[in-house]
Amino acid sequence: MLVKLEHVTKTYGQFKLDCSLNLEEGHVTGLVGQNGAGKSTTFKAILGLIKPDSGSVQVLGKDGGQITDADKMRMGVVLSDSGFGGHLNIKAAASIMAASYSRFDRERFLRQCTEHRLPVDKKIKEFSTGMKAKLKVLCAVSHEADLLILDEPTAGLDVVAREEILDMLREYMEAEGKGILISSHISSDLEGLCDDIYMIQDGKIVLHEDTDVILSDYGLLKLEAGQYDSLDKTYILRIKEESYGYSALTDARQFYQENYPSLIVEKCGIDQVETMLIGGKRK
Ligand SMILES: Nc1ncnc2c1ncn2[C@@H]1O[C@H](COP(=O)(O)OP(=O)(O)OP(=O)(O)O)[C@@H](O)[C@H]1O
Repeated sequence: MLVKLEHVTKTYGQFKLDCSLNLEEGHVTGLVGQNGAGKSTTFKAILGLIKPDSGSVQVLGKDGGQITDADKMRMGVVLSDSGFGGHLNIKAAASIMAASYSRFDRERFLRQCTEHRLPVDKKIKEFSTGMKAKLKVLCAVSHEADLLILDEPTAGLDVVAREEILDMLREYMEAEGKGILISSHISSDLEGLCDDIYMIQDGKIVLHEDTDVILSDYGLLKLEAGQYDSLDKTYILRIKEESYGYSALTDARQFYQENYPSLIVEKCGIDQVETMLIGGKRK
C-alpha cells in the first residue's frame, strides 16, 4: 500500500477532517470535493506538513513520523502553493532538482520541457498558468518517484493543457509499482484517469467507488410525484426535489431500467454523483 490513512483527524475551528483512504500500487486514486471540503488538508497530512490530531498516516509502508529523506525522494508532489521562485528559469530549476534528487534525469527533464513548449531560458514568473502547471508536473515525474501526490494539478487550465498533463500522468503510470493520489474539481479529468474515487464533504469521506462502477452502475432517475411514491427505493442513495417532481441518485441503474421501463433513467458522471450526494437528501 502506497498510502493508508485511518481516521486521520484535524480540527480547524468548526471544520473537522476525519479521513480514511488507501492508495494501492498501480492505482490512480482521485479525491473530489467542493472548496473547503478538506482535500488540501488531507494531502498535507499525508506529506507531514501538518500534524493530525489523531489517526494513523502510513506512506510508502511507514508511519508518517518515520518518513526519511530517502523516502521523500520516492515522492513527487504538486501543491497549489508549491513551485520554484519566479526569478529562476528552467535550467536553474533543473540544477536545484539535480542537487535535491539522486534519481533526477536532467537530460530527459529538459527534453520533456522542450517537447511541452516550455522555454528553458525564460524566467518562470513570466510563464502562463498552464506553463507553470506543466512544469510542476514535469518536475514531479522527473526523478522516478514511486508515488505522486497532486493537489489540483489541472486547476485553471484550458482543455488542451489539461489533456497534456493527463497524458504525462498516464505515461508515468506505464512503469510498474507506481501510484498517484490526485485531487481535481474537473470530473472529466478524474473519469479519464482514476481507477477509484473518494468524495469528501465537510471533512468526511461520503463515497469511495471504482470509477468504472460509477460510470456503469450509477444513474439519475427523473420522477414525477406519482412515480416517486410508487418507486421501490431500495437502491436510491439521495433524492432531490425538482420543478417536475424529484431526481434520485441510484447505484443500481439497471435495476430501475429493467423494472421501470417507462422511467427516465440517465447515466451519470462523477460531477452529478457529487452534486446529488452533497445537495440531495437521504431517502
Ligand atoms: N492552516 C489553517 N488554519 C485554519 N483553518 C484552515 C487551515 N487550513 C485549512 N483550514 C480550513 O480547513 C477547511 C478545509 O480546507 P482545505 O484547504 O483542506 O479544503 P480544500 O478541499 O482543499 O478546498 P479548495 O478546493 O478550496 O482548495 C477549510 O474550512 C479551511 O478554511
